[in-house]
Amino acid sequence: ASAHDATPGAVKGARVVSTWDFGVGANQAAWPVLAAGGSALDAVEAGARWAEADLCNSTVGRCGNPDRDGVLTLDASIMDGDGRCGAVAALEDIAHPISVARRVMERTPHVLLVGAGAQQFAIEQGFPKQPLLTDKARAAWNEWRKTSKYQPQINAERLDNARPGDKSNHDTLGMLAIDASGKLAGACTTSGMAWKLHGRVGDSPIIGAGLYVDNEVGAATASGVGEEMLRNAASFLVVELMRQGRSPDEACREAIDRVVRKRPQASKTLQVCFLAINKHGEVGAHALHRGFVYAVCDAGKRDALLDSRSVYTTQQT
Ligand SMILES: NC(=O)C[C@H](N)C(=O)O
Repeated sequence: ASAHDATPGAVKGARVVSTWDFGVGANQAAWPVLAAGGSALDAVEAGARWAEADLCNSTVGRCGNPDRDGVLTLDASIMDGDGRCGAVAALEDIAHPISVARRVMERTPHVLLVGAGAQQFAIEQGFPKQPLLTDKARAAWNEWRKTSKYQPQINAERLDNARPGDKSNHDTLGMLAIDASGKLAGACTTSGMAWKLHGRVGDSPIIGAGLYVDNEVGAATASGVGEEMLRNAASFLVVELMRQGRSPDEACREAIDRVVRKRPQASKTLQVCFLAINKHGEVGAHALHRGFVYAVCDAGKRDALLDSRSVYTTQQT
């Protein structure tokens, strides 16, 4: 059977979407959960774990690039459409921050744990502590130290000629799912901006910035320079725009416009990307600059990779 064969009616309406090209693999890890009639929450955790274990990308999980001081710190959040959420930020030496975030949600009265406290909690919960920095990431850091210039690229790696499917196209994994019962959930996981200041936290573990989910409306997630998402409570903004009647595509576009209006100059050189799904399963995506691709997986098509619309092209910068 091909990957595009229709699957039984039980999973009709279920869909999972993810940021970037590695979203295809993450979706494929999440899909069996949805196909078996499982929850959107279990699906996004499974997908995020796949990305965190993937040794091919330098912006999520164990293969991530470190901060300015050579320390790999991981950020992640998870949320379901009932408003339950959990997150960890600046977590060191724990391979699956998304699962720690879920434990924060399910086993503590809190939403966000950071740094040493997050690690202590993870260890208490049975997550192994292990050095994660790869030789490749250490070599990249040593290379960076020759100039020590902090200058985030539009996308994580060179994208001038990127096309959907190009392996160079890597950033935060943001994942949104709707299950067969119509419930939504989302997950977001990253090693953050490479060479960031030690202690810097991006948007990904901040509920409302990198991720927001509401069963009444829809869900949104973000990738790109996290400071812009934090400034604009951006994923919350996308969901609120959908609440006011915008389609996912329109909501993402309008949130990008908001980012540009706030910082027109900076917007020329920073990438900001949004991906959204509404409660009917309709999907939209928009980015400031070209190169943002997203993956869609449902009963009809398992490995779609689509190019988002962008507001600026890289040539206009
Ligand atoms: N490049 C990324 O998508 C990283 C993430 N949004 C952050 O700012 O930490």
